[in-house]
Amino acid sequence: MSQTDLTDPLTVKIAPHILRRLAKLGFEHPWRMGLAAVSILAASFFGLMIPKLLGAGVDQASELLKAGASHAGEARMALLRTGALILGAGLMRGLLTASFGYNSETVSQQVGAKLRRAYFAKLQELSFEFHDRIHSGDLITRGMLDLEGARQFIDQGMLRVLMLTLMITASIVMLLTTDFYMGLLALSFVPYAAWRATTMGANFRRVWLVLQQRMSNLTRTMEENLQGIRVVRAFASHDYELQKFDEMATETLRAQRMRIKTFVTAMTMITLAYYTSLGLVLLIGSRHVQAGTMTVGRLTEFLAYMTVLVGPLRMTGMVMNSWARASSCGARLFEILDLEPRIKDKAGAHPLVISGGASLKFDHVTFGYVPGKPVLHDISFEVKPGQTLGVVGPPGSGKTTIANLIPRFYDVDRGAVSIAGQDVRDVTLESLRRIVGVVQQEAFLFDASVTSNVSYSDPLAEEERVIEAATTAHIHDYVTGLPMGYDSKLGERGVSLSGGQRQRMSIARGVVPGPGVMVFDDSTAAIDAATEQRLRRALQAATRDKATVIIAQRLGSLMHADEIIVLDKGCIVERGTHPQLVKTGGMYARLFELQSRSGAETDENARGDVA
Ligand SMILES: Nc1ncnc2c1ncn2[C@@H]1O[C@H](COP(=O)(O)OP(=O)(O)OP(=O)(O)O)[C@@H](O)[C@H]1O
Repeated sequence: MSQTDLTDPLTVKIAPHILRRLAKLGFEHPWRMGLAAVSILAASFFGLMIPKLLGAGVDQASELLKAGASHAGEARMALLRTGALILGAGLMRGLLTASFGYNSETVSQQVGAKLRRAYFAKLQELSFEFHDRIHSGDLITRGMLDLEGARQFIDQGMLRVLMLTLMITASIVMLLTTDFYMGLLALSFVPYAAWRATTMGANFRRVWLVLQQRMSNLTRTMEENLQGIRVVRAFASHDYELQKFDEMATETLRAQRMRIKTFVTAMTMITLAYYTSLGLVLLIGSRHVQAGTMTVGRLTEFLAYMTVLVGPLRMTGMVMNSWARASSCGARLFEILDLEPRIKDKAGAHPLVISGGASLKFDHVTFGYVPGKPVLHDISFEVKPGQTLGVVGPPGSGKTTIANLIPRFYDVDRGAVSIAGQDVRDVTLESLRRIVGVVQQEAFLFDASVTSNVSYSDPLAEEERVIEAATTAHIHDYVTGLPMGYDSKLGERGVSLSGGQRQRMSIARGVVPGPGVMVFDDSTAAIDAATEQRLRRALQAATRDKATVIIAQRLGSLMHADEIIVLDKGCIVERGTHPQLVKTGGMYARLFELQSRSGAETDENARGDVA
């Protein structure tokens, strides 16, 4: 399946192959599965012995009692013996059931762990194009709730079926062989129960699909709300958000009610049919006993077999629920697991090799996020080692898109991007991304220490390198002022950083690996002009041998560049050095004039003017 084939989960067809696939994962643990299967079969066997023992005991005791008072002691002994046997069988059944529970749950947890790892690895592998389209809330629901539903199939849906099949088949055989006509009477509810169970299963599949989708919507709404909590508070949109969440929660509750109703209705009707048959057996059986055509023991045995049937019957509902849930959850999970990332190493890809610095080249590149709608048209430029290219242009002109194509977050539609003369599509992604350092527009920090954040791309980086990177990014003094210095926690629950501090931390992370190509995507917008100037000087020294691309709105950030390209609607409309562009008197010159005249405050106006 390709990444673009991802369908609306509600239209996914449910097929037994999903259950087969889950079962196959369970069979990767043959010993535990075998132990669980043997335990449940043996437990069922002991469970089935109990009615037989009960019937025989009752008959033996009543025979002895009928024979006279002299046999009362023998009758008591017989009853005690039977009682002890029943107790033993019950004990064995309990122990074996515990062994089944332990082993089956262990296998299902092992399957769950394997699926969880595979799912997380797949999310790391899938390209940006996929993450652009699928909401992270939906992906979290699939990785947590759907995975749980699929996992539970191993113990609740698959292994229990063994017990169910044995108990039901054996009870039916026992009932029919004990007394054929009475057996038929006792089993008269079975066709009805089978029909109800089948329709319940089909309904459940639909209900679970709806339910999982609604749970996804809920997670999505909650996640979005938490991410944008500052905007929500700033606009006092609490009521609106609550109403939105309420609607989703009500829809989810409705789907839950649908599930409960389906389950309770079917189970009540099956139980009612069962008790009707039991009543009939009791009525007709007691007449047989009165007429002397059946012993009390036989009737007891008969009724006990019927009660043995109740457990598996109730379990049928659980099993149907588990099958239906695993079908819908498994479908949603495998849908992601089966996706092929669009951006991957091609067969025979070799590691990117750079010797003596890397040059970056865009050769007539055309690219669009949506097929047929290019956002970059015929872009060409070359940045040699030690050189800097500045990219400027109005919002939406395609600056970040250029940055995205260098580490191959997306593939070009036409033309080629190459580093050190090697097409980025021909080299391994790992080597490419190790050599290209990108400081992104959004300064995302992990919930970890300063050191971990700065050395993210090279966790084994020595302390000196981490400090050097932080010094280059002009954040070292701030970090040493924190109570725990480089061990201070950043991210959601850590130290709160200002926008400029976050950006400098993110720059420190970008310069630590010593890449051959550096891309700064508007990464200093939140830093004041004076700090930025000092930062630029430090960065110039740090990126001396590298091909550097600087995307910036503030022209002061890229005036020193060896070449500046001005983008408009995805096309290069001007190019040259700063003095050349100012002299040309075009879009760049107007922007420069505006920014120089109005100082820092004119940034926004300047953007508008260019636009
Ligand atoms: N992931 C995406 N999927 C679809 N279209 C996108 C995506 N990212 C950007 N675009 C579109 O591509 C065009 C170029 O966007 P890009 O982010 O490269 O502009 P930019 O010049 O960096 O803008 P800004 O200065 O606001 O950051 C825009 O029209 C934008 O709407």
